[in-house]
Amino acid sequence: MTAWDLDKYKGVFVAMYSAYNEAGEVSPDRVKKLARYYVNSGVKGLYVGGSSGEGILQNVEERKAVLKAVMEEVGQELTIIVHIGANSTKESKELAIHAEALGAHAVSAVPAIYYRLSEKAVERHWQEMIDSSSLPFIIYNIPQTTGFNLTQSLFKKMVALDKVVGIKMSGESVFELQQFKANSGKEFLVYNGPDEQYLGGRIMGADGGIGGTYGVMPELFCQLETFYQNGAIEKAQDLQNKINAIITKLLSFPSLYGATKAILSLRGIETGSPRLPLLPVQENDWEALRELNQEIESLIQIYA
Ligand SMILES: CC(=O)N[C@H](C=O)[C@@H](O)[C@H](O)[C@H](O)CO
Ligand SMILES: CC(=O)C(=O)O
Repeated sequence: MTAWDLDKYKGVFVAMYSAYNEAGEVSPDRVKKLARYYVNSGVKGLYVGGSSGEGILQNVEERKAVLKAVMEEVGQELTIIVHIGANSTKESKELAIHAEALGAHAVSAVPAIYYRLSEKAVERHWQEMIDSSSLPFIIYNIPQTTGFNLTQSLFKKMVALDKVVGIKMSGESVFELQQFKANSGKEFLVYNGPDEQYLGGRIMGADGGIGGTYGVMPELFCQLETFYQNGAIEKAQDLQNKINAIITKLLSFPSLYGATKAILSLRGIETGSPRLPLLPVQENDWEALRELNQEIESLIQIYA
């Protein structure tokens, strides 16, 4: 029995992109427009300030400003999970306190990066930020980028804490994903990370997904979820294949987020370029981006 109604945390969560003005500063106004864009797409909620949101490229004040704008605009309509992972535990604790004050629905974090940390260090890092608020906590396991691969044994220690209600599993092994579910020993949320295998993650036990490409095609992931729920597996496979062709193209640009933000700008949603070191798109990318946007929009027409 957990203290939270976990149903409101299940489903498709857009990993929201950063939104900057032309000078590259956080723009609360643009954050709000972007958040609003997702409200009628069918998604359950937003994951704010994660990899896609460039949380770790922003300072604490900027991260607070982003969350404030999101909560003001859509906090009553969507479930908001906020990423508070930072290099120092101190910053993460401050963000946890702020998230609770603003009424966010859950906090989440990667291990601290840069230092090669022991399991004990990561455990303490997470524990301190979990203790800093009464919000539920979702572990973010993304070994490809952090270099820290969460073991089942550390996982079992974390999951013993009441406030640990879920994990975002961005490693590509659906077996490990299934093991997190099996080893949780309680009602527990598992989110699929790799968008390319949403269906695989779902079939192996994920309760939904949080993804960095959903933001340019949320309707397609919602439709994929509906196919899965209805047992229409062949249709789901076919749609996942089509989505994967799009993701492959998105990943061929100088950065994924440069490409996704450019696509949104073609739809009139301005969010600026990603922050360096994430590369922006180049002048000669726009033609391909326009074509790709058309391809995505026609798929959305077909499915939505
Ligand atoms: C490694 C990584 O960033 N994984 C993301 C989240 O888990 C995914 O959403 C990817 O961005 C997506 O699957 C594209 O490869
Ligand atoms: C990519 C992703 O899921 C994130 O923004 O954390």
